[in-house]
Parts: sequence; structure tokens; C-alpha cells
Amino acid sequence: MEDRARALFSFGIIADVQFADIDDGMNYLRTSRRFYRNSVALLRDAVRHWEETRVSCVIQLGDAIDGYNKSRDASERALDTVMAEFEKSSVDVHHVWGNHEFYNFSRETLMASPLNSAGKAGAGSDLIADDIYAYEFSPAPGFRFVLLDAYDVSVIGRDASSEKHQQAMKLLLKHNSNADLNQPPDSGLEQRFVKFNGGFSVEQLQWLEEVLTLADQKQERVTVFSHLPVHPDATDSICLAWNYEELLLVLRAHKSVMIFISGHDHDGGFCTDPSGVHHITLEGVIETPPDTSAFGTVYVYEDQMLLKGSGRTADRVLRYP
Ligand SMILES: Nc1ncnc2c1ncn2[C@@H]1O[C@H](COP(=O)(O)OP(=O)(O)O)[C@@H](O)[C@H]1O
Repeated sequence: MEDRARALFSFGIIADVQFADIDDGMNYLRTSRRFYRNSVALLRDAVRHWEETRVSCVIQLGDAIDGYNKSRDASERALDTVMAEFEKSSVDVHHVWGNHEFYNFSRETLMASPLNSAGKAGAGSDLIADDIYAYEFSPAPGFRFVLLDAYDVSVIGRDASSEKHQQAMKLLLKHNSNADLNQPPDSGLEQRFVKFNGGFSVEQLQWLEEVLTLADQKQERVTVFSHLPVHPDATDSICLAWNYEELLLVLRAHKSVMIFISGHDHDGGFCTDPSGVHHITLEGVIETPPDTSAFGTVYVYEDQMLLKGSGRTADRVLRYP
């Protein structure tokens, strides 16, 4: 690893904390253990590490609290617990929204909550006025971060009477004939058409296109963040964004795009697209045993980024395309 002191800046990444004050459990398929109560302790360790390493900012990749909180009337308490850990540090935290945010809160409530970090974006643009939780900002001169809303077109978090909900339901029913729409269709990439995923509207794709065109012109280096992964080689198909292909086309068309970082698939994943863009799916904290960890600190240089992984998260050298 290169001398970290020479980095231009660094930032922290963490995914799927899914905190709930309940005993350990299992995932739906009963293949992995979930450490609901301990997840906040792992978050605490990560925040302490970032405070010590003086990162410029942290990106929380979504699913900060688990859907179980809703049925226990504990959503706000759980969110307070998680936010209190972040607040122990003075580092700026940017929050991405995942499916579990919508299991706990309406989109309207989320917009007014501490999980809406768009106000920290400074001079960057956003889509908040269009009820899309996407924004961009420059973490350091020559660099740009874009946070996407992967549940923009979705049946969770969109009012049943809304056009986007109807559009999402139509798409789901076209691809998924199961009575329970959380149960995936049988084959390959089609498995992504489940209720707990979502996609990007035309409006959001156009905005991203504009942001990246400007970044190309300014010769900036862009990192894109989303709860849902968009590359089939970086995740299990069941976790992919519905219209991942459209998003990939936009990323591939812009030379400014360097890295795409997501959560959602708790096993994590990684690939480098033929375009040279690296796709990181970060391991989920919720399925990380108490004696280890899962988070990353990314050191940014002129010619590459270095992901220093903790615990289940591997180190990676990410050369710019
Ligand atoms: N194969 C499946 N069939 C039916 N329901 C499923 C399946 N996988 C997940 N679910 C349901 O979908 C929802 C989201 O799944 P979950 O594994 O909790 O997602 P996450 O990984 O985001 O925590 C849960 O309500 C879960 O019970």
C-alpha cells in the first residue's frame, strides 16, 4: 500500500448497519446470521477509526436501521441510536437511502429527518424539489461525489396513487408472477424484479447525465454511490437495481466516472467493468460477527484510490480508468 499520508483526501464507507434492539436472527433464506443489536457497536468502531484517520467525509450506503423496528414502534429510537454514533465524530456524514429506510419511514418523513443529508452538499445540484433523494457535491478540488436514489421508481416509499408507484408495479408484475412480490422470479438476472428493489427514473438518469457531462468538461474524477448495485458481476442478481443496464450505459459514456459504490448485497462484491470503472458492493454490517468488522476507508490519490478494508472488507487498489 502506498503512503497514506500522501493521499489528497480520504473518506469512509459503511453499508447495511440495519440496527434493531433485538436478539440475533437469520436472513430470509436462513443462510446468514444477523447481529441486529451488535451492529451499532461495529458502527461505533468504524466512526472511531474515521475520527482518528481524519477522513473528509463518510458515506453511509443505506439501511441504517432494520425494518423490524417498525413493528416494534421503535423506528425513531433506533434511528436516534445510530445517529448518536455518527454524532460522536465531527466528520460530515452523507446518507444514502435503502429499502429498510422505507420500511420504517415515509419518503416525506425521511426528507425531514437527519437521514436527509442533501443540505451538506454545498454548491452541488440536487433533485430534492422533485421528490428524488439524489445530490452531488465536490469533496475536494477535482473530485465529485454523486449520491443516487435507487428507490425513485419503486413500490416501497412511493404513494400507491403516484405515477412512479404505478410504473413500478407494472414493471414488477410484468417480470414477476409470484403471489408474494418479494419472492424472486426463477431465472438469472430476472431475479432482481422483487419488491425490495427499485430503479432510477428517466428524470434522475437525465440529471446524472448532466452532472457527468459537466464533470467530464472540468476533468473531474467522479465516484457514484447508491444503495443498489448496478453491475451483475459485482452482486447476486437478486440485489441488482431494476434498470441497472440504463445506469451502466450512463456511467460508461462519461470518462469522469471512476468508481461506483453500493451496499444491499450483504456478502459484498467487486468487479472492474470493461470501461475501467470499478464497482464495489460493500459487505453488510448486519451480517458481520461481533469479533470482526465491515467498513472501508478510501485514500484518494492523483492516479488511483486505495480502499483500505476492515475485517470482512478487502483492501483494493483502484486505478483510474
Ligand atoms: N426469497 C424470498 N422470498 C420471499 N420473500 C423474501 C425472499 N427474500 C427476502 N424476502 C423478504 O423480502 C424482504 C427483504 O428481505 P431482506 O432479506 O430482509 O432484505 P435486506 O437484505 O434488505 O435486509 C423481507 O421482508 C424478506 O422477508
